[in-house]
Amino acid sequence: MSKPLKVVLLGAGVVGSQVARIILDEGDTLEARIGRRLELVGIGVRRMDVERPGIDPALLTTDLESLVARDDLDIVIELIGGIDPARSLVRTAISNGASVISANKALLAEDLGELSRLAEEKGVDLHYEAAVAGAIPIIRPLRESLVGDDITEVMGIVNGTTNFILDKMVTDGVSFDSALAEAQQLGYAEADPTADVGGHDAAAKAAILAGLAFHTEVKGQDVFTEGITGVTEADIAAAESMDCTVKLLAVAKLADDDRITVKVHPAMVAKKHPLAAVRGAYNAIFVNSREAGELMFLGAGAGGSPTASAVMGDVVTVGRNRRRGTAAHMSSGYTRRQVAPIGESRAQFYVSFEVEDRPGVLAKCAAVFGDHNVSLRVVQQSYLEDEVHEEGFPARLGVMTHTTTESALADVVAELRESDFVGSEVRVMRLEGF
Ligand SMILES: NC(=O)C1=CN([C@@H]2O[C@H](COP(=O)(O)OP(=O)(O)OC[C@H]3O[C@@H](n4cnc5c(N)ncnc54)[C@H](O)[C@@H]3O)[C@@H](O)[C@H]2O)C=CC1
Ligand SMILES: N[C@@H](CC=O)C(=O)O
Ligand code: NA
Repeated sequence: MSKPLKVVLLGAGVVGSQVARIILDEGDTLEARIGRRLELVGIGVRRMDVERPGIDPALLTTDLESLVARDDLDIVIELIGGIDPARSLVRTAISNGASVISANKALLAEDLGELSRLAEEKGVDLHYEAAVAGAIPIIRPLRESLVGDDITEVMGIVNGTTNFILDKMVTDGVSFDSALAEAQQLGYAEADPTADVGGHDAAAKAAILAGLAFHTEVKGQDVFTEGITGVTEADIAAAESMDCTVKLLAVAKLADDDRITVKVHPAMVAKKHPLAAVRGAYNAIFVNSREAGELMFLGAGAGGSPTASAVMGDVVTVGRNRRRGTAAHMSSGYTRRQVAPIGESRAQFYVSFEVEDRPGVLAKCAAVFGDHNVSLRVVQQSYLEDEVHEEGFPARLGVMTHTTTESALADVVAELRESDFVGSEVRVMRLEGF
């Protein structure tokens, strides 16, 4: 009988506990699918005094370094999150000949290129399906299914926590703080939820997606990032008035000059667009490619069990490779495409601001847009009789632009802010689905 594959699990939190459950409960099924039995030989944890039903305490250790230093491991599953010590643990595991599976987008958005090269050099696998959009198969489609095609755009909702919060705020009128607390309780949020609400988790995922889609290396810091902490109830109401809903989007595009733009920001999404209907902690990703056209991937983007599903897919894949004595070498950062400055990225915008209510003001506002070559698509004016507004500025203009560059729009906003006929607050939201 062939020897079992030795597996080490690092982290037994929301995702790790579910992965441990599946490995321990589904041994026969996994063996049938892999062709070798999995033997969980150790679980690295931070605290020993936590109750972990179904897990033999003899498997637990707080000495993760010694666990990954073993030279007889087949698979190390990294589910502790964060950069350090995850980075050195993963490096040690690979260096010692183990294949690695990780859900750690924060680490991968910094080190994917280097870790892939190390894995290739050592002849082991590095898989990370769970790192982007939880249960949704998106890494494998980009790495394998679509690798013969040319992808031009990847766009979608890649953070479950923020989608859950925005959905709760819009549909149930729940406050930001209580929606976030519920997302944490349900296991959707990162250990530090500022990574979610600040957009950094989505930026890490956008970097990974863009790197794979465009065959280059993109790091989290290359991604223009705006989170949802600045989204106000007024923004949500403005979106409703435009028949839109507010979503946190990740957008990566290949431009005509072969550079790419990658950004994460809240956007007003037209309700007729499929992304507007993505509820709760669900994620959805559109991929546009030259031959396949538009593809959409939808499903649970966060949570213990859904994320464990993605991890286990990788475990079976890697297990099969180990059985055959192979590893799939799949890093392809050969294009070395550059990330263009954010100012060159293009979008449609919704700009809203309070104005004086006197003849000629609308024309002056329109001229500010025109002077910067920004074309107007829709202009709404409302009179703020019953609303709180800045003294002397009793009307509100809501302007939807045609597609323009971020830098042109920034120039418009700067000029509006300085104009004496415009109130002090000029709010901007990008638009999608028009
Ligand atoms: N929760 C989710 O929905 C998803 C999480 N992920 C990723 O999966 C990974 C794990 O996430 P969760 O399970 O949600 O986090 P978690 O915070 O519930 O679990 C992490 C566990 O690792 C332990 N840990 C952290 N540092 C450690 C160290 N140095 N030594 C020993 N133990 C340590 C913690 O005590 C905790 O029990 C993260 O990289 C996260 O970004 C990815 C997709 C979805
Ligand atoms: N915190 C993340 C978890 C999955 O990646 C999210 O909310 O999407
Ligand atoms: Na995934």
